[in-house]
Amino acid sequence: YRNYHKCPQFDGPFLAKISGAWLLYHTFSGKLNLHNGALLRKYGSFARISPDKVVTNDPVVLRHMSSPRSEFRRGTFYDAFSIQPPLRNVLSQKDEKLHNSLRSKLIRGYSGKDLPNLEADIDARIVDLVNLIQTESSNNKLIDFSASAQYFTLDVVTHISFSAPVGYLRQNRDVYSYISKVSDYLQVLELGANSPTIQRILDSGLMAPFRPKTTDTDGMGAMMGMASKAVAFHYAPDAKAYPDMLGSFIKHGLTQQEAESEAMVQVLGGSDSTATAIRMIMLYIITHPDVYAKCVQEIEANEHVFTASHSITSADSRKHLPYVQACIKEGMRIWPPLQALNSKLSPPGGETVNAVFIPGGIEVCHNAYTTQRRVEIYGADAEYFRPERWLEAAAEAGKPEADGKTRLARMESTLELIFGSGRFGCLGRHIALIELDKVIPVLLRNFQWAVADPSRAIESKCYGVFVQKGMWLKATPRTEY
Ligand code: HEM
Repeated sequence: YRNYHKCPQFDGPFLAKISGAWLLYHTFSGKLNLHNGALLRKYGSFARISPDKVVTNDPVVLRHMSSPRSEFRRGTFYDAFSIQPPLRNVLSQKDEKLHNSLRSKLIRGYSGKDLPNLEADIDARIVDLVNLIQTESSNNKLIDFSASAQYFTLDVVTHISFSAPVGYLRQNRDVYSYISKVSDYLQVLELGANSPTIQRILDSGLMAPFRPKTTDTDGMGAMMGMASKAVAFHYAPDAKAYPDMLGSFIKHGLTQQEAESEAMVQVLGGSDSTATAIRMIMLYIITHPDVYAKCVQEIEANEHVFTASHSITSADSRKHLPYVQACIKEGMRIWPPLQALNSKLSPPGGETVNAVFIPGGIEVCHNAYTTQRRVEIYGADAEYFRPERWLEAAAEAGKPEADGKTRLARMESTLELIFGSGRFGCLGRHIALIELDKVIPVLLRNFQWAVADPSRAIESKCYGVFVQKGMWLKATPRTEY
């Protein structure tokens, strides 16, 4: 009875109003994003998913909660991301002052301002990726692109973070079994993020022996060991100032212990997310023949912007390949790469946001899946992959609507929400977008792609982060490159 009355004004399944069972069950299924989406389609912009949690897809509410002066705070969701509890990192820190201070030490590294070699480092990993696909696809062999995409993002993130890639692409294998072990762990991570009771158990001393350790020979522990060695190297008394992310963090005052934790946030936050973006953008392009043909045509007409070593600058990609850019945006819109709850806690007295009163002590969660399919923002065909919508909106840029905003501005500010916003927005957004600007055109230019079995294009489960396997593609080198 008490649970039911925590926020009776929000509708939802009866089980969700009286207990956490509904949320737990659907988290476990790996399809919570779709179940939450179905509730929002039924109940409107808010739906109850547990006694003290509601889910929303209202962009105004989402932006408000993360804006600099908002009274909303991080919810229990973030407790799950302390990789070495009780130490808090930027993703799990709930104290506003400490979180702000951490962000200020990290921001120059993440924004690329302290990374003079950022694009060159990504280019070097693109060369590895192209070589891997070339070798693997010889003799008409199929390639598992789900693995290649993640090898690429892991090598990029370890390269720019620690000055050297682990070498996933060159070795063409899951080094430390990191991907397979972390894929298993993601389900537990999401269960803890969505249920404070489970998180308390995971944080208890009882579970300490099962937590990853830097001395492990595989999985997350092995990666933590590698990160810890890289950090020790950077903090050595005679170490020079490295032009990488750790070097930037040191320059801005991060302690060695904080750096170890942040290094793992980079790997966890920066690999699965961007790998999903690469896979899904590619999959949507190559399964839409008209879109695919237009991309190739645009790339061929702009051959001069590619270098001999298969690279293109992010600036050239944005300037010369507007259609490919529209595909990148549309791919991330139709399949937001991260679809976790990212809950924010309402202030004690409650607050009215966009004409909806949210009582105090309620966690408001995000459903990226339906936020990115809102028809009043993206048009009546928002359910479909149609990159042209971005070019049409850009062509209307001179015509603001009733509220003074253009359609393009509204679409872009809504799309940005896939990275969160304001004081909690993704720190790695800039890096992720540069990776996409570069890698998507190069993959389309150098190979001709086909899905091996259209009835099983990819296996995908959503634990906030996607666990994706079995994206078997046929890649035929385009002879001229
Ligand atoms: C397409 C790729 C990516 C997507 C869609 C994405 C999305 C997100 C989202 C939704 C959040 C949480 C926002 C919130 O709490 O409200 C976040 C936070 C974060 N992301 Fe990303 N991300 C991506 C790539 C990256 C990369 C490549 C890195 C690192 C190199 C990274 C590092 C981080 C960090 C450090 C945070 C925590 C920020 C904070 O707590 O203040 N992300 N990201």
